Amino acid sequence: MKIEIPEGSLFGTANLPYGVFSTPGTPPRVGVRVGDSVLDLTVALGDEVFDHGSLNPFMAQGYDRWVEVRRRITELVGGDVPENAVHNLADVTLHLPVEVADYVDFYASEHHASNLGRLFRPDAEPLMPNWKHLPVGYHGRAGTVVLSGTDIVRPRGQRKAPDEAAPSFGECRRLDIEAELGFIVGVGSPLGSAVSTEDFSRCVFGSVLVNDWSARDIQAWEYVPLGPFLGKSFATSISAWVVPLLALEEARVATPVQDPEPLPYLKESQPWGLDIELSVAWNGHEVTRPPYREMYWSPAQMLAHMTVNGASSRTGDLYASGTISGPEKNQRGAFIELTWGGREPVLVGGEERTFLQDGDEVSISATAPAAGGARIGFGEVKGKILPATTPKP
Ligand SMILES: O=C(O)/C=C/C(=O)CC(=O)CC(=O)O
Ligand SMILES: [Ca+2]
Ligand SMILES: [Mg+2]
Repeated sequence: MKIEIPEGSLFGTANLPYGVFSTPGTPPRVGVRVGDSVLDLTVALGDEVFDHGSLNPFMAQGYDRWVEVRRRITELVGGDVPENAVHNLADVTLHLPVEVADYVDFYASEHHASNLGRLFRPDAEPLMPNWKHLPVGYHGRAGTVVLSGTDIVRPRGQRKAPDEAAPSFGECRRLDIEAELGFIVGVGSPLGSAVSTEDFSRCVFGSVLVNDWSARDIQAWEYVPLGPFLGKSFATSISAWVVPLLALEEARVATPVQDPEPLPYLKESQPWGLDIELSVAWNGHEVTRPPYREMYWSPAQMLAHMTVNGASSRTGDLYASGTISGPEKNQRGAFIELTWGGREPVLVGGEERTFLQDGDEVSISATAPAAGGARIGFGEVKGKILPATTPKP
């Protein structure tokens, strides 16, 4: 059979993102999204590397295999595909696409870092002195990375507002999002070695959307001096479809000018970012459009920095860019910035909102330019806030 691709689909042959799906009675396995269909790669290519509940075994096969498999899928989709290899997207269940090894979150947007500096540290310079010399980041909690659509239970914790005399325990009162792009390592690097910026394309397999849910009140009290901890570790959502880096070549753009010049290990002949347009919908209403092209540090620089000390990397490592914010107000990728610490509410379908309420749903989507003037999509990363659960006595 021929797979129909609807006119203007963001999932045409320029995209071909990978995911993990199951159908009733069959275990999760690797597929590729084509239009509104899912191509079962175990059946279509007759290769058991795809008969797994994660992309990890395939990603570990390396760059040459990624190129070859993409070429074979492109050929197949252009012609006849065995009927038993094709499923309607509506009939499948999607699963977390990768077994997440380690999770790192960077802080690569100058606009976001400056805004958060102003909000969290009003008496200091917005950017810390190290910020333009290295991509600042922290190690997160890989085990709480969840698939888009997973409900998010409002976290509880210790918090203390600046005007409160003492900390108290209770549910988060300033629950927020962070719209980010995540990069998935396909081929890792051994302990004691470092990945150079030139090695990026052979190491990083693809990209997903990330929502780094953030409890701002817990974060503001706990983060000094070691950085984010429980304010961000309760859940991090990622999109179901991994867009291969090979599909993003048309989206490459130069990063903003980097001044001062980075140290040699962070140099690239031309540091490049991606011209990806994100959109954040709050209860179905678009509230902001963060532009990835504004990110100061490049994905290759982030990976080089993450491994420069000799730390190993592994198949399935996820590193996120950090919140994507542009210079304009309607380009801010977190609600703490969009509402300026809750002081300037935004209208969400006629209602004034600052931070997330129980029952709210947030969906982040994105598109990028592709060959021949087409656009490709990342699908979405969404989640709904459930009320905090009562802790056991
Ligand atoms: O400036 C701070 O103290 C905190 C910043 C963040 O919460 C941002 C973070 O998680 C990294 C990012 O997403 O850019
Ligand atoms: Ca973040
Ligand atoms: Mg998180």
